[in-house]
Amino acid sequence: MMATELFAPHRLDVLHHLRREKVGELMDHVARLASDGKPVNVGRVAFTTSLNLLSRTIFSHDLTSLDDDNRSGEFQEVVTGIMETVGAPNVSDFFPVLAPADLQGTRRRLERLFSRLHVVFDAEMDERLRGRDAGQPRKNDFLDVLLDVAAHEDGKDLLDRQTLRSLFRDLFAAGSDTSSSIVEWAMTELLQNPSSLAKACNELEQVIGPTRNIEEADIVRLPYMQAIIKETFRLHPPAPLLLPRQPEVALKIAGYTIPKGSRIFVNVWAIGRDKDVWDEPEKFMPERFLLGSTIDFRGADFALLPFGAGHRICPGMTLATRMVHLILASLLHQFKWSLPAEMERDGIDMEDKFGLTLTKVVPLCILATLV
Ligand code: HEM
Repeated sequence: MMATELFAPHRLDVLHHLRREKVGELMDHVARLASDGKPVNVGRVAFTTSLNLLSRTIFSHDLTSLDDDNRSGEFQEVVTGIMETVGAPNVSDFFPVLAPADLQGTRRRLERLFSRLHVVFDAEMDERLRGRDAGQPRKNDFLDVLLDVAAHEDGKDLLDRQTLRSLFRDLFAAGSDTSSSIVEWAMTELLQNPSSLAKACNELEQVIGPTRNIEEADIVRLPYMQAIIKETFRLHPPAPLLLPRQPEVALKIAGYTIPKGSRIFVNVWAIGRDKDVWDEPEKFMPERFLLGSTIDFRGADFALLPFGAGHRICPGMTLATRMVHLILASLLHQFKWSLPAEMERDGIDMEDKFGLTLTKVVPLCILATLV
């Protein structure tokens, strides 16, 4: 259902006006901050834009607004809290017998975080069901599709309230924090690497020009921008260990025996920094993806796997890549960016925080000026 109703290319094409609208709102918001001389929290505004884009597709309206920093901050806190808690090493994974004791309080913390999101999702579902009873017109969004299935006799058990809550939770958690983190890291690397920033801006000037806004269809004509995103995925993969795997039977792969039930993590963060795979791996160098390189991040090249690969590759990959290219390219096309004085003096903090997703410890707050 996710593949046909939410992420299929024809469905994404139909909804491209939503993404254009959300990115337009983001540009207006940044323009207001720029004229007030206030810094832009790049990760926060990209998070709010990604979150609202998802909520428009699923519930037909925004869950928060760029101007309501408190509510956006609360959502971001819950989502990053979930990712950190799920991704933290847990003693129960190594000694399953201890799991019921929940020694680190992981289960209790997750339950608290989940329940904050469930309140929001329950309100959406209840309001829609009340609207249906009152004969209101359909919205034909993802929620309508799911409620249709749930209303059928054979769908009742398949999509009960708890399953719907988990589905929405997975979509919002998997889709918002990951996309905003890549925009924030790309901007961070560009401000650290002025020659790459200049090349990106030149490309935008030549391909798009000064008078019109960027459209998704332009992305194929922006090879340097695409190389920047790939290079950011290599150095800062939003899901550094992908999702854990657990084989149901013992396996032998490349001479290694993997016992049944063992937890397997694929460390794409380490693959991205492996000097046997990459020249000067610590260096931000988008050029490595130009000049005849065919390396892509869609799962065929094991050197670059930010979305996983194969059967369980991220179902939101196409949406995510359209979104992050459009957001980053628009931010660079419409504004000039600079560091606040103290960051100029002390340098940008590059520390990252390891959870299920990799986030920046100190948010990137920088100054925009209209081009
Ligand atoms: C830059 C952005 C994103 C990155 C790097 C990313 C990465 C990943 C990765 C690595 C996985 C696990 C794949 C595996 O099992 O090996 C995953 C799963 C998933 N992603 Fe994404 N993702 C991104 C954006 C999105 C978006 C926008 C959505 C849509 C809302 C989404 C929805 C999902 C879902 C639902 C799963 C779970 C699939 C399953 O259970 O098999 N992701 N993602």
